[in-house]
Amino acid sequence: MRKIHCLNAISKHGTDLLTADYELTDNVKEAEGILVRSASLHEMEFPNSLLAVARAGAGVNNIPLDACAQEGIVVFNTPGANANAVKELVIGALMLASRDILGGINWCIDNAEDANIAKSVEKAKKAFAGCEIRGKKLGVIGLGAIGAEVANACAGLGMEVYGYDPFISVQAAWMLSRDVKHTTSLDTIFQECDYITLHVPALDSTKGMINKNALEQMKDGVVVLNFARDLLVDEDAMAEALASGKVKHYMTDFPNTKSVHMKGAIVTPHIGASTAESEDNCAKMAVKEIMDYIENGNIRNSVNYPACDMGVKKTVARVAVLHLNIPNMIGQITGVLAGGGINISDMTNKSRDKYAYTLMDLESVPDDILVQKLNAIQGVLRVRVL
Ligand SMILES: NC(=O)c1ccc[n+]([C@@H]2O[C@H](COP(=O)([O-])OP(=O)(O)OC[C@H]3O[C@@H](n4cnc5c(N)ncnc54)[C@H](O)[C@@H]3O)[C@@H](O)[C@H]2O)c1
Ligand SMILES: O=C(O)CC[C@@H](O)C(=O)O
Repeated sequence: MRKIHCLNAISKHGTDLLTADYELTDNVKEAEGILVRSASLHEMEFPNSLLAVARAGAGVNNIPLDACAQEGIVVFNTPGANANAVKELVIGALMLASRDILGGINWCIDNAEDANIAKSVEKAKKAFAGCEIRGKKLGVIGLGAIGAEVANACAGLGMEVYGYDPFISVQAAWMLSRDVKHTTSLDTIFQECDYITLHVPALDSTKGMINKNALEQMKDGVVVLNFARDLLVDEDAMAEALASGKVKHYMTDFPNTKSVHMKGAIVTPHIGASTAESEDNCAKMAVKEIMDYIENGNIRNSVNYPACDMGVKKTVARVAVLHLNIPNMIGQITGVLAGGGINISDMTNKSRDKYAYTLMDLESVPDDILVQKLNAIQGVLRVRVL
């Protein structure tokens, strides 16, 4: 029986897809697969049994990707599966930042016992007047699954949308509305936009991208929306910019000891992906990815190994070798199998940065000695016979 450990609550719509060969276990030490949302794996000691981690979500900064790759553990995420949920919350945040909806609601609560509320509201309401987003300039930083949806939706709401993403994928570029203006300059976004929304991953290259210098370039009264990760914003600089009125509102989905005390910050409790639909989508995609990898060795949507798909295993044996991307690996791997008199009927080799993957369909099953020889090749990180 194959064991899967859930580090967070994972939607039953996903775990129900696990076939009779699988069971959920509370004991991570015996797990072949881990399903996780935002729990951190940075301090975890990985058991030898662990083949794959699937993040039911987009951001993978809670997982040590390189350490996993070194141990032959493939990490997956679920691109796009929660994009609509985040887009809808960003639109809600644009409204909250532009109209004093929260102040107005609180006024109604505070005045609930006023018998004349129906009259007094007409005087009081001017305190909660706001502005419209139509015609305002929105800068979208990062045009992946979420950024592209936000950009398109806001263009549809009549905003003048500028998009910045030097690494945009062809697929994401196809998704973009022709109304979204492409800019290659982050400074243009900072200097021109009334609203700026972040949709990039937390990487060394993106951490602190909204810093003092960026904030100083922005228009007075700008609104910054952060539904990506708190690390993208220098929050000391943001607190100062809010206090001075440079930034009107900082809309963030990441409560921390700084953001929750900032005057003018409107903080939500990391609920960007918290809809039933998104949780189901992410869980279903994560479970399918992990099962396809465990059973067939196929890698789809990995963030630390290359994509590789040889379909459903049909031969008597399929061997999967995770290894370093260095010279002469294919020669050595196929040499070991040839030395054992085994014919390879089909094979694929793919690489991604430091790591590579060789998947082979064989006409006979390699014995333990051959598997040991494969494992002994310098640069081989894990061998599996499926
Ligand atoms: N609040 C939430 O609950 C929630 C939910 C989902 C995702 N997220 C966060 O949002 C991020 C984006 O999610 P996604 O699904 O759109 O991911 P994605 O991978 O589809 O898109 C990310 C985009 O950022 C771009 N990018 C990378 N570095 C950049 C840079 N320096 N400048 C501009 N663009 C850059 C990439 O080219 C890519 O197009 C995730 O990494 C995650 O941290 C948060
Ligand atoms: O799992 C969640 O609730 C958060 C997911 C989100 O942060 C992501 O990066 O996909």
